[in-house]
Amino acid sequence: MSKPITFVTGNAKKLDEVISILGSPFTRQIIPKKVDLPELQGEVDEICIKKCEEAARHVQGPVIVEDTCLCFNAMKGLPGPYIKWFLERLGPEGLYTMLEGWDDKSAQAICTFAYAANAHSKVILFQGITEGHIVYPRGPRDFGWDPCFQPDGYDKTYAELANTEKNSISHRFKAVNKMKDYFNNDSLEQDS
Ligand SMILES: O=c1nc[nH]c2c1ncn2[C@H]1C[C@H](O)[C@@H](COP(=O)(O)OP(=O)(O)OP(=O)(O)O)O1
Ligand SMILES: [Mg+2]
Repeated sequence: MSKPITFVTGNAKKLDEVISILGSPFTRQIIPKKVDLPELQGEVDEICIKKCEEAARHVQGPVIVEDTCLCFNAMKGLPGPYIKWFLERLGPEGLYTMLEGWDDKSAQAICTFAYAANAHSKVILFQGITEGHIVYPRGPRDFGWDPCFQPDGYDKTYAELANTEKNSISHRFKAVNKMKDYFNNDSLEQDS
């Protein structure tokens, strides 16, 4: 039997989504652990690798972390990994207002998981991207920037979609599925 994996996150909503996307037939047990890890600045892959290395130092055993970006194409990908601080100060309305001067309201939601088998092993990344547009906020306010992100092909924001529907198209869904494939198929020889 493989060891359980600790998911280090300070965000309960993320954890809920990951657990419901993973579903029951997953080969490894996931143990949540709430630690607000320091997040360095830089490109998203580098931020995730460092966040995972930091988490691996906290946890004696296999660990995953996740970092979420919201990238405005008009702003060449900003706020990107810094979205948390923009959201905290400006709220979803303010995110919408940031793009007032631009015709291009398109955006990408990017979810990146980072996994390390232990504190000394190489970090592996799994990324999912969902394309959409930044709109004036609509829908419930219970998760981050969901009210102002409308995925392409839908006339509802993430916040207006049922949880199961968001979880079937989201950036997080796509990343979790890549991670799931890895643990179901490829991981055995690397870290059993
Ligand atoms: O699907 C999502 N829909 C709407 N908002 C979201 C989503 N996923 C993350 N978010 C928010 C949370 C935080 O304001 C920022 C990402 O920052 P991020 O560092 O990845 O999350 P966090 O600090 O809350 O948790 P963690 O302890 O796992 O780093 O975007
Ligand atoms: Mg964070």
